Amino acid sequence: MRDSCESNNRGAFTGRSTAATLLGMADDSMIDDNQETEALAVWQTLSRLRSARPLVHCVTNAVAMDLTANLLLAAGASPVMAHAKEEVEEVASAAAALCINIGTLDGPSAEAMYLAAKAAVESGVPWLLDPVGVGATSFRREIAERLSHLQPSVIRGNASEITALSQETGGGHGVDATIESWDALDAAQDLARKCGTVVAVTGSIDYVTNGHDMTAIANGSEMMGRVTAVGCALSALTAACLAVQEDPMRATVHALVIMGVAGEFAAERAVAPGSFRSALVDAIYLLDEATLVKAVRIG
Ligand SMILES: Nc1ncnc2c1ncn2[C@@H]1O[C@H](COP(=O)(O)OP(=O)(O)OP(=O)(O)O)[C@@H](O)[C@H]1O
Ligand SMILES: Cc1ncsc1CCO
Ligand SMILES: [Mg+2]
Repeated sequence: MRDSCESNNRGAFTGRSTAATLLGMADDSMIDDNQETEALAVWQTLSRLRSARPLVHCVTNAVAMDLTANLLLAAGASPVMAHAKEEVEEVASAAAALCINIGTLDGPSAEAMYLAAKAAVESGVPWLLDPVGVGATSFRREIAERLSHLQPSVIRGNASEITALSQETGGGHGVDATIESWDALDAAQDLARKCGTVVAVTGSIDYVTNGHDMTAIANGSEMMGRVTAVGCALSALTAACLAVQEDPMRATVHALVIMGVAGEFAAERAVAPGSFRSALVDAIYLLDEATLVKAVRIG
């Protein structure tokens, strides 16, 4: 972890020697030691997830529900999808973490989201906001802004979403990003400071900031952008990590590494997006310490 992110090389973070350059380290052995320490910390979080099986409440979109529930189960968590206003407060208060995703927002689900977020905060349950497509309409923007002021532990989105939420402007192409993640770094830092939260902006390189420190993760595969709701499932996985790792910045970095390394593992085995989706769930289930140590790329 370092105080700020260098502006060069953001798009070319492709190997350990490049990671060393990004970190300003002359010696590759330094980066190798650092990567191994980070990998072991990620492994500890994943192992805790597998043994604790935390209940993760998801108020998420209709597109993402199936992949999200299956990916959480494969990771070791216990997902529950519940969005009726009559029950969300009870479920959120009993959960170990909550994920709120506005992907297929409507009036009743917006009301349920407020109730769930407020109940989580009152019960000390960490929660994550995924502001899907926030730049697309004024309805999404209004709801996402109101939710962002209810003390989420983490806000995770793609570059267009983080920029739109931070700058209160339009942006993006429906729910997909139209800019690169490194173009949203200032917006991510501003948003983190404004909301007093951790912000993750994902894409070909992922960045996590608390408004002061910034960590970059260069794991993942281009295939992840070819299957819908991988980001939504990642948000839920991040909520699951919040249940077993108290530091929200570390929990978020660990979730992004787990997903990124699993994405690389899956891409080696899948032929196209359909099989990649299944391979990704399998990879989350099969992920082991040795694979993490070999593949982690954190700067
Ligand atoms: N080109 C890429 N190279 C490597 N990893 C990628 C790439 N595109 C996306 N990812 C990974 O895919 C995951 C989802 O990130 P992304 O930014 O695509 O989310 P999203 O736009 O919110 O997705 P969705 O809305 O479809 O759920 C992250 O782990 C990210 O690192
Ligand atoms: C495609 C889509 N539309 C609303 S939510 C969603 C899932 C990816 O964000
Ligand atoms: Mg998304």
